Amino acid sequence: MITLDHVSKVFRSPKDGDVVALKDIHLEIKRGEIFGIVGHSGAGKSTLLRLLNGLEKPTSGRVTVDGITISESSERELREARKKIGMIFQHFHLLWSRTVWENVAFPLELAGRSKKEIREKVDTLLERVGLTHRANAYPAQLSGGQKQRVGIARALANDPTVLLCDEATSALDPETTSSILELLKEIHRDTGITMVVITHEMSVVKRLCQSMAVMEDGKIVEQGDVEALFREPKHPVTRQFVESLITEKEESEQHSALIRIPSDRLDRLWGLLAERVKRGVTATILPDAVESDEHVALRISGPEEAVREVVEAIERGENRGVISHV
Ligand SMILES: Nc1ncnc2c1ncn2[C@@H]1O[C@H](COP(=O)(O)OP(=O)(O)OP(=O)(O)O)[C@@H](O)[C@H]1O
Repeated sequence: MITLDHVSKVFRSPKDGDVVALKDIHLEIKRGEIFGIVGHSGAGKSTLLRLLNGLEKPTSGRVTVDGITISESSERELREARKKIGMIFQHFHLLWSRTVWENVAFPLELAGRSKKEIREKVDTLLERVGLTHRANAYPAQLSGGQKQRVGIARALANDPTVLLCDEATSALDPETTSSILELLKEIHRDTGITMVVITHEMSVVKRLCQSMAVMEDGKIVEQGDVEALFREPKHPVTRQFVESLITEKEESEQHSALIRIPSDRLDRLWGLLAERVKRGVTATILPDAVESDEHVALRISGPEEAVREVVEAIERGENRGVISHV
C-alpha cells in the first residue's frame, strides 16, 4: 500500500548548512494496517509523513502510496492523490471562522461535490464522530477532543484510503486520548483504512497499532510487529521507549497500604509476605512512623489486588496483632 524505497531528505539552508532529515529509509506498510512510527523529537517522523502526501519531495528515492508514485507526481496529480490521503494533526488545523459543519464540508466543496452530496456526507460524518449536536458551533467553542473529532470527520470527507495521524492525541488529556483512540479503531474496523500514526507515546502505539518503526537521527533503527517489538526490543532506542511505557504503567498500577503491627508479629508477617513477593508485593518498615519499640509501621506496596490480599491476610490471621491502618 505504502512504500518508501531508499528515501533520503536533505534540507538545504544557506544559513544553517545541510540538515539530513531522512537517511536511506526503506519502509513498507500493508493495506489495512495501522502502522506506528515512534521516535524522539527531531528523529524525522514529521518529514517522513509529509513525504507521504507530497508536501515534501525526497532528495532521493521513491515514495509510492496506493499505486501512485507521490515522489514523481505533478502538483495537479498530487491534488487528486491527496483526496485519498486524509490527515489529522496535533493542533487540529481547523478553520476558526467556519462552523463545525462548514469545516467538514470544506474538502467536499474543494472537490466540487454537489450541495446535496455535501449535505448528506457531512451529516453522516458528524454522526460518525458523535458531533451532530455541535454542528453549528465554532471551533473555539469546542473541547480539545471535540476539535479532534472535527479534524477526523474532515479528514474522512473524501473517503480516503489512507489516514495520516501526526501526534493526533498529544495535546489531549488521557481520558480524551482514550476516546479518540477508540474512535480511530472503530473507523479502522468499519472502513479498513490504512493508518500511519506518528507519536512519541508508546501507549498510543500499543493500543492502536499492529506494526511499528522506531526512528532515530533520520533512520529507521528497528521495525516489525508491535507485540514482538514490545516483547523483545533490540535497539537501545526501542528499549528506551518500551521501558518508558512499563514505568508509566507500573507507576499507575502501584498501590500501597500503611499498617501498624506489634513488632513480635514481624516474623509471621515476613512468612506471609514471602509467598507474595513474586507477585510484586514489597514491605518496607517506616522508621519515622515507629511510635514505640513494641509496634512497627509498614508500607505494603504492589499491584492493587495483591496488596489487598496481604492486608486481608494480616487482618484475618493476626487480628489481635494489627492495631490499626496508619
Ligand atoms: N523545513 C525544514 N527546513 C530545515 N530543516 C528541517 C525542516 N523540517 C525539518 N527539519 C529538520 O529535520 C529534522 C527532522 O525533523 P522532523 O520535524 O521530521 O522530526 P520529528 O521526529 O517529527 O520531530 P518532532 O516530533 O519534534 O516534530 C530536524 O533536525 C529538523 O530540524
